[in-house]
Amino acid sequence: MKLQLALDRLTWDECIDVLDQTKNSVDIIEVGTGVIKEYGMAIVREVRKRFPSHTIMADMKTCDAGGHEAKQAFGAGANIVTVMAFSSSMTIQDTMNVAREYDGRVMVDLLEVQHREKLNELEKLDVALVSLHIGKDRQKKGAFNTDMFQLVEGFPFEVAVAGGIDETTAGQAASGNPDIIIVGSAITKADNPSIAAENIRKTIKG
Ligand SMILES: O=C(CO)[C@H](O)[C@H](O)COP(=O)(O)O
Repeated sequence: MKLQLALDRLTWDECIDVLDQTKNSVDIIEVGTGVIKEYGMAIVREVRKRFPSHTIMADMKTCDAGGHEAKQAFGAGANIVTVMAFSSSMTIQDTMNVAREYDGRVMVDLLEVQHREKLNELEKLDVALVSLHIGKDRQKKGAFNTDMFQLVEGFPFEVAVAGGIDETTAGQAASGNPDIIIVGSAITKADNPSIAAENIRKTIKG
């Protein structure tokens, strides 16, 4: 089980600072959507340069022009890009085709997906990795909970989980045995991000 640190709602310097403090505890660095909107691919390139041995996910949240956006992110040094599950199947396929060219991966974000029919469609497209995700706004009504695993039960996908997971709920999230646990604010906004990341790492890896 891998720990992915999501960098959201941070300045460029804050991103680098929190990574310097947490790099030994996290497996995957996520350059968050808002950070990408603020700084573009330049920050993906900077993170790649400073953290050459980490896996980097660019949370592009692509919903159209999949091939073009995937080229931008992989070209800047990302290993994984995200595409939204509600996108056209052609967008998802174009994103996956570019990922193959770069030896990269695609995570399909299941934000707001409620029905397993969508998962059937994704399986037919040969999607390998999905994320069960409670978005920032929806977190006002509750963070990630283990009921969400039902959506992907029985499918062959690798699964990431995200959405308000913190030190107290990481163990619960880990109980569903996902492949990746994504944590953002609970680390980046902690008084001591280094300790928070290490505590979560220990909780999910034992
Ligand atoms: O994709 C995201 C927001 O859209 C975040 O990566 C994800 O929600 C994790 O962050 P947090 O732990 O702060 O919810």
